[in-house]
Amino acid sequence: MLELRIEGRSFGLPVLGEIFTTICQGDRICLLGPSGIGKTTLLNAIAGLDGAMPDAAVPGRNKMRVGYLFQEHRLLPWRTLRQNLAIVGAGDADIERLLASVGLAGYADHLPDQLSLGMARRAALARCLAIQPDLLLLDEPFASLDPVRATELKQLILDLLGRYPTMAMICVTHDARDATELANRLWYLDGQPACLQWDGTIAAQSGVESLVQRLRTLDQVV
Ligand SMILES: Nc1ncnc2c1ncn2[C@@H]1O[C@H](COP(=O)(O)OP(=O)(O)OP(=O)(O)O)[C@@H](O)[C@H]1O
Repeated sequence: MLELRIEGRSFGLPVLGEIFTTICQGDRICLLGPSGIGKTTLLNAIAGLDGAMPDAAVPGRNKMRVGYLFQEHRLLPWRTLRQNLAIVGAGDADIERLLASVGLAGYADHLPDQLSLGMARRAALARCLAIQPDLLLLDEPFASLDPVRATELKQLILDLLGRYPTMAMICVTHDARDATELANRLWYLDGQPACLQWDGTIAAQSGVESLVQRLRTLDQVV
């Protein structure tokens, strides 16, 4: 679906090196790596936020639709949830359906500030889904949630992935267990500048946690 070719990114100092890989329909990728290594920078590059969006082979289109759940919800705070979803093109019936699908039935006329962090994140997820994305980017979706809410959100994401089987997902996380629960593929980003030190299917790995531990102890895998 997407031949990803990123030649590098720098902010004065190089952050990302060359990243060449392929993202296919239905791929569920967990992206792990040390703090500050460039995971968000990579998501931004994939989403085209820092320049041209990568070309993609999606049936009927030459650009992918990308839904991006940022670390902050980034809903417009002066707009209700209904208005936040309408801005990205959702009709009335879709808005009710999308909010219900993330457990927010009845909240369409609430403002983002009237929601808890977890609810606002789910509303932002509904906004991502409103554009019927080919690729869903999730940047640390469980950060700052208590364990119960994090588990609920993980289950919700699993349900959504089941409902949209062709949608690909890249989820940034610091927890290798998320990879075993959510993903069928693991990217491990490390090095200076950072590259994908590991890009492999999870089914082929017996112990993702031990693999990630091993990767964390390596300065650089050649
Ligand atoms: N807009 C920017 N301007 C300058 N430097 C930036 C910018 N965005 C990111 N950086 C730098 O690039 C590096 C990678 O940042 P990035 O947020 O992508 O890392 P990360 O792996 O997502 O970190 P974390 O796991 O802590 O969220 C950091 O050193 C950061 O300070």
